[in-house]
Amino acid sequence: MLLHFLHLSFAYAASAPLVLDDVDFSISRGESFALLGPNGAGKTTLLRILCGRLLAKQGCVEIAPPLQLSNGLLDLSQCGILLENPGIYPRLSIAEYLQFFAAFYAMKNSEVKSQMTHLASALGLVNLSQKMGTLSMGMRQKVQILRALLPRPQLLLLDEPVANLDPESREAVWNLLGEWKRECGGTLIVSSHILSEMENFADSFGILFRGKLLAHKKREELCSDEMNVCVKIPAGESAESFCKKMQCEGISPEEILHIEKARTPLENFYRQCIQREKGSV
Ligand SMILES: Nc1ncnc2c1ncn2[C@@H]1O[C@H](COP(=O)(O)OP(=O)(O)OP(=O)(O)O)[C@@H](O)[C@H]1O
Repeated sequence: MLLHFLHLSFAYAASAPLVLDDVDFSISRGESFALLGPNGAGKTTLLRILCGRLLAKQGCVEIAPPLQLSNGLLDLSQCGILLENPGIYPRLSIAEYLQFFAAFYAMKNSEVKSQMTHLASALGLVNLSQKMGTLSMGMRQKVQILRALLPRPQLLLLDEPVANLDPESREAVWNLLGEWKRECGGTLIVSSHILSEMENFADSFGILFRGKLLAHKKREELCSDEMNVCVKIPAGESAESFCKKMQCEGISPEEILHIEKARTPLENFYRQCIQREKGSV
């Protein structure tokens, strides 16, 4: 086990309600773990605690030795982190900004340059002398992804890394992360609301809801049996009357256009978990 979140609870103030409530799960070395959950579920808070920015009220995070400092905290020099909206230095160029952050890691200049060129080209950042203050939101996000990947970290923590990106750029990010996984064998914790992309990329999924971890599943444990049936409605007939007819008389095979999975297994699992929990509150 690389990381064990051990009965973790947290509140932002002594009298405030729990934002994390007895969260307990583990992540193995090399695992790509997707942290899922609706807005305000506690995902960012969990990552803040892992990074040592917040202190748990109860419980702790056990970190295995390769990533653990002597004081028990996470060794950030081995991590790439994209969390919150990092401040930008508007007058620095992209290259200067990245070199500034690269100085926190033991990287040779030549390594910084080659990594920077490779990652920037993969993400379509063509002009590294452009000033940070003049970048679009998506471009800023790409620079932050580049910053996190630059040191070839052992652990990547990415909080909604593709939130502002167009579909092609998102694909480029997932490809780069795949490349990083193959080359560095690193561990990833990523939060995102785009379930279809998470399903393609992650090995395991945790669902947080109102501070509670509802489930933690491996990809191979997901299954979905719900189906949609798409039918051909005869010309001149309304959908409503056709449905009524179907209910009374059934449906003949030639009227079926095709049958498809209603939702992907992850979407299904996610909705079931949330609905079940909402129903029990
Ligand atoms: N600095 C803070 N002070 C007080 N409460 C906070 C603070 N940051 C977050 N919270 C509260 O903690 C809860 C969890 O927030 P958090 O940012 O961890 O959720 P999230 O799952 O990351 O949400 P999102 O998907 O919207 O990013 C929310 O109710 C939020 O209002």
